Amino acid sequence: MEQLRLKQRILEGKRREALNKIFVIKGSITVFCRIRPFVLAEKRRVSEPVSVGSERVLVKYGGTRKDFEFDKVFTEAASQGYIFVEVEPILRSAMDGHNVCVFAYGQTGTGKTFTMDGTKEHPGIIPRALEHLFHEACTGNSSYTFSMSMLEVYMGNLRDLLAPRPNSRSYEPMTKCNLNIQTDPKGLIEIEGLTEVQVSDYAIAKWWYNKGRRFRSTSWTNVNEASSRSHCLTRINIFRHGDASEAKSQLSRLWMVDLGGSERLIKTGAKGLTLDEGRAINLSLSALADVIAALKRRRNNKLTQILKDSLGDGSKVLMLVHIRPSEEDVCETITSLNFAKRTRAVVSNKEVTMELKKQRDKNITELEEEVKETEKQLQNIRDEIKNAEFNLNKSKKLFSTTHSFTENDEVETCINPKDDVKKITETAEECKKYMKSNLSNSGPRFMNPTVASRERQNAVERDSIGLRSKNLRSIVTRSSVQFPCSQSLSYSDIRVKALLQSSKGKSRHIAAETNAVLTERTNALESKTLNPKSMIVTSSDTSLRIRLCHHRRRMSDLI
Ligand SMILES: Nc1ncnc2c1ncn2[C@@H]1O[C@H](COP(=O)(O)OP(=O)(O)OP(=O)(O)O)[C@@H](O)[C@H]1O
Repeated sequence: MEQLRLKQRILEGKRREALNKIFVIKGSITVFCRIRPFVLAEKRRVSEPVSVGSERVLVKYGGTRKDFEFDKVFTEAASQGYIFVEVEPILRSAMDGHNVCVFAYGQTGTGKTFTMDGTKEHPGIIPRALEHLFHEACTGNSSYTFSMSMLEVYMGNLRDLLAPRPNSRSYEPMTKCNLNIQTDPKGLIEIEGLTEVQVSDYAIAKWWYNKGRRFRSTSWTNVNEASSRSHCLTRINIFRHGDASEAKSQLSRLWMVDLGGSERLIKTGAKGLTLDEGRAINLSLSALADVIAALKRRRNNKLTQILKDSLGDGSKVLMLVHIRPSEEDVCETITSLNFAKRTRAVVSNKEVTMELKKQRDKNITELEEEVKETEKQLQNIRDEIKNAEFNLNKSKKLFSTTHSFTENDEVETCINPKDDVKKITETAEECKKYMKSNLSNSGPRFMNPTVASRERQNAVERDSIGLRSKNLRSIVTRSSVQFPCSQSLSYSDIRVKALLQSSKGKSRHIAAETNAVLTERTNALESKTLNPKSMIVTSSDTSLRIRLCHHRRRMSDLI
């Protein structure tokens, strides 16, 4: 097992390294583009301005053609599952200790919430990622713990979406608004007072996630029935506790962000508060654009402040830009694609010569092959470990079955506690009878006392034996359990009798009190000669202790 685990560690290191190299070559920002399909209610135009390839989007606009290149383009037919497969490597990177930010960007109504959150039938990236994290946490050598927070940036303020509410009704005001953002000595961003819940499994994480998203601000607009009026941020803190060789645990952060839609305010028909919300979203989105374009230079904006540690050096960013391929949205489409292109080009230096690009692609393909191959080997090792664990458990079970069989065997011979009490009483009676008959008829006839001698004898005995009569009675009627080390428990002891007879509802006390009486009487009874015919449950072997233990347990089971 140790050898297998060592092999697994080495392979995990190799896979981590290869994956990281891919991100270095690709650049710290990966940009995917998703095209939203037409839904039934929408009129489909005959001529569509957008055509797509696997990595390209071409937009025809006013007699011109604009070409955009991305790391991947998902057509209208792409399923949620298919998209998630492409997101998985960056999640792996978060598990490996990198800060990661996945965010959905685009015009309002283009499907950002659908991609990040999804529906019950078509879950999006966030619920799938939660499931994936817990699944991955079980497969490797390291152990993981997770905590979760959710907040929204609404009209320039932060709202804690997981904060406890005065009551569960959704229209109750939030208890925690406008939280402060601080930077800790290690450069990590801390949001003062933000609720952070420990999530030990997927079901709990999903429960909290559903709770948080219910409280997100949405309104109806001309473009989207349930338009998100804020940026919604889900943060998973990943604590990786390595094996013995890695002394301290490592914290990495995974942010999954559903940004509010950039919008042309006239088109959305927004008024009053909804209009203000739209303005606030546009403002923070343009700040985000600035931040991503020049990672070091930031406007003092809540959204960019929060994401600071996950957009900087060493962190990985995945941006999913969303577009709708209709004629009427062509201006917004070009704006969004321009933003995505600028981001990709500036941050990852992706505008390179054809030759360099070819070399880069070749390297990436080789590394991806290496990751795949290592994954395969890792899977084999995992299977081997599983097999070994299975065999080990089988042996353990076999051992414990054999062991418990012996015990059970003994338990079977053990008397039912109720029978015990009955037998004890019966035995005491028998003993009395036996002693009576034997004591009175133990000598030859001529030695039997006469009436006068009996009276004399009685008078003497009344004085001398009077004081010991209790003891004598107890000896006469005694039936006892003898224990190893000469311990014996007299059932005729009135305390034990009382305990046994009032056993209903008090069995635990019986066990304890019987023990106390037992200890107390041990020395006293040790030296006394016991009648050989008295009922003695004797055992010189150590298993009696087990039996008694069972006996007590079973007494309590009866109640
Ligand atoms: N790929 C898709 N397949 C099917 N339906 C989709 C898809 N993308 C989006 N939709 C549907 O389009 C509508 C708008 O999508 P969604 O609310 O996700 O947009 P959004 O970009 O989040 O908008 P906003 O910025 O206003 O919140 C929803 O009814 C959603 O179910």
